[in-house]
Amino acid sequence: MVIDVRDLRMRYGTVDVLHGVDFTAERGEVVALLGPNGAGKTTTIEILEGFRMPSAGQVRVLGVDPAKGDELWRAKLGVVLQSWRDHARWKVRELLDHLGRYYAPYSTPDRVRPFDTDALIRTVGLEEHAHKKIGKLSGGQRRRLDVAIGIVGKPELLFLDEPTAGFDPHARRDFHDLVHRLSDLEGMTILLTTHDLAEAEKLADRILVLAGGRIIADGSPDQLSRQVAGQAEVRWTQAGQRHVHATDDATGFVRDLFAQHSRGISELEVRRSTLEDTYLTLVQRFESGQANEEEVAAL
Ligand SMILES: Nc1ncnc2c1ncn2[C@@H]1O[C@H](COP(=O)(O)OP(=O)(O)OP(=O)(O)O)[C@@H](O)[C@H]1O
Repeated sequence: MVIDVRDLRMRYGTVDVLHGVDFTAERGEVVALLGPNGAGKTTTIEILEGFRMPSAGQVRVLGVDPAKGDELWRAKLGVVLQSWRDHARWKVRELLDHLGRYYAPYSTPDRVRPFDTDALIRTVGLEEHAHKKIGKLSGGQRRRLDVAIGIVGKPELLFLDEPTAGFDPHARRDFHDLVHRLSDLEGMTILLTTHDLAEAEKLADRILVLAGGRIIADGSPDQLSRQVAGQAEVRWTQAGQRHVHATDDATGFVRDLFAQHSRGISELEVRRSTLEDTYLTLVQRFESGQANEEEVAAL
């Protein structure tokens, strides 16, 4: 188990933000943490990184309590925060080379540290900007550099807080490929937060939804949508008229449809609910007090 969180609680002053958060993540898993603004995602991640002390609960990251993590433990983590503002005068290649040296003593035969600087620059697509000053990078280029800084030490566990904010569609796709490569080839465990549900669906093996200070859903994108929606929408055209029907059994419905009207059916579409539909339903149900423990446990 790379991350093991039990009954995590966090209070700022008199306000309880986390009320008992439980979840785990295994080696090589990509886990997306979703939730409305202010739900406590960054707070959770900061606690796991050892940057913030929790009010209560048990947290183990790579087998260690983050509040007591030493340099060796820290060297196994990669962190991409929501924004960085330092290093404006450094040049891209110089900075990565410099930061990489910190990780060299932690190199092992299984995991050679750091990342080769030029390979890293290619990996994040910054070849053309390698000799630029950081202050001169565009927002998206800066974000790619943030990701490079996060992975320069070949971490076992990578935290990505809204990693693709400000990326153009091309950069976003490249980034998704990168995340898959890091988890598949390097066995990296990745915990990311995002507000982009299509991104979560594409990237994550597992999705956690944080709302009201608790994890209200934990499952694969598929499990989540099956549990919430259950229904699919079938649309078709018959005799020039468009029809829509919601059903739990789309395959059976379509079979019957063709059995009854073997010809004359056109423009058939079966639409399952998207992760966005599922997410909105879950949060809405939770906010209106309908979500219950059994439902969460059933996931
Ligand atoms: N240092 C702090 N002191 C007091 N309250 C804080 C502090 N940091 C965060 N909070 C509050 O805790 C709650 C959770 O904040 P957090 O940044 O963890 O949420 P989030 O889920 O990451 O939000 P977003 O999606 O907007 O980034 C918010 O209500 C926020 O105002």
